[in-house]
Amino acid sequence: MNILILGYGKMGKIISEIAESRGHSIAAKINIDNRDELSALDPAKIDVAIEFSQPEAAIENIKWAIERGIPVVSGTTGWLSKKPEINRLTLEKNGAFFYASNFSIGVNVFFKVNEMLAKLMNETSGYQVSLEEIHHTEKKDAPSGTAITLAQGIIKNYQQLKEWHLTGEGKDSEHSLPITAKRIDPAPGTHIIRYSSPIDEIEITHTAHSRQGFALGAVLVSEWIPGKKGVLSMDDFLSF
Ligand SMILES: NC(=O)C1=CN([C@@H]2O[C@H](COP(=O)(O)OP(=O)(O)OC[C@H]3O[C@@H](n4cnc5c(N)ncnc54)[C@H](OP(=O)(O)O)[C@@H]3O)[C@@H](O)[C@H]2O)C=CC1
Ligand SMILES: O=C(O)C1=N[C@H](C(=O)O)C[C@H](O)C1
Repeated sequence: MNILILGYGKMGKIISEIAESRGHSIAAKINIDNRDELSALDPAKIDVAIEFSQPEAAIENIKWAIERGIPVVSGTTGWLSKKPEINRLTLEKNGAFFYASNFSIGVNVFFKVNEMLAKLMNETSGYQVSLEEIHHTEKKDAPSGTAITLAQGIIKNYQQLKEWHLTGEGKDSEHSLPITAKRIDPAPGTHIIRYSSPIDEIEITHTAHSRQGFALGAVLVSEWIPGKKGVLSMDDFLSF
């Protein structure tokens, strides 16, 4: 496959290495300072664009590719309030757009475990639930996209909770799930869900040891997407 890399930072670099090691070629590696290279590309020769940039850049990058008929696999977090616009454009252009807040297969197993635990805890009482995420200090958004997905999984299954809030933002209420975001180098991404009572504590944790799992997941999805249409997610890709 011929892959366009939109956002050649920490993730873009590892994704390119993995893609090349699996026999793919890279059409271009685009960052903010070489975006003019896009105009020299022939969209018909690009099989997929992999987009890991930053919250303010994602929407422009994704639109550029969808408007040219290129399937997009995006992992950029922190821009999701604008995703409905991209969903509409994808359907209007009969294109393919795949988004995941986390491409690691392990995290996607963890998402399912989180939902199962929330369902079980919904049947009991006396526990306070909280979420903590730890990432490196270069991360631009808080809470992480993964923490938001986890929070949505809890809220959907745990009746007492109706929304989430970042701790320190003054929204404490028994109906709001507190998320603490810590920035500590070099953490690639740790997510902890805690149910605490005066008697005991139940805690589940996913710790990424590197960015390999995120990057490999994005390449695997990119190998799967050619020929697919519509707005896609990990639920379409995974068999569990
Ligand atoms: N879904 C998932 O599994 C994962 C998602 N992420 C998310 O992916 C995103 C990128 O993460 P990471 O690689 O660590 O971040 P980096 O900051 O290392 O890389 C982002 C890159 O995007 C470039 N960029 C900025 N503006 C544009 C633009 N307009 N067009 C193209 N490129 C641009 C930056 O260039 P410059 O440096 O020149 O500004 C930089 O090289 C983040 O939102 C992060 O949260 C990260 C890991 C896993
Ligand atoms: O910025 C990061 O590094 C990461 N971002 C994603 C997120 O916001 O959830 C995924 C992973 O946790 C690493």
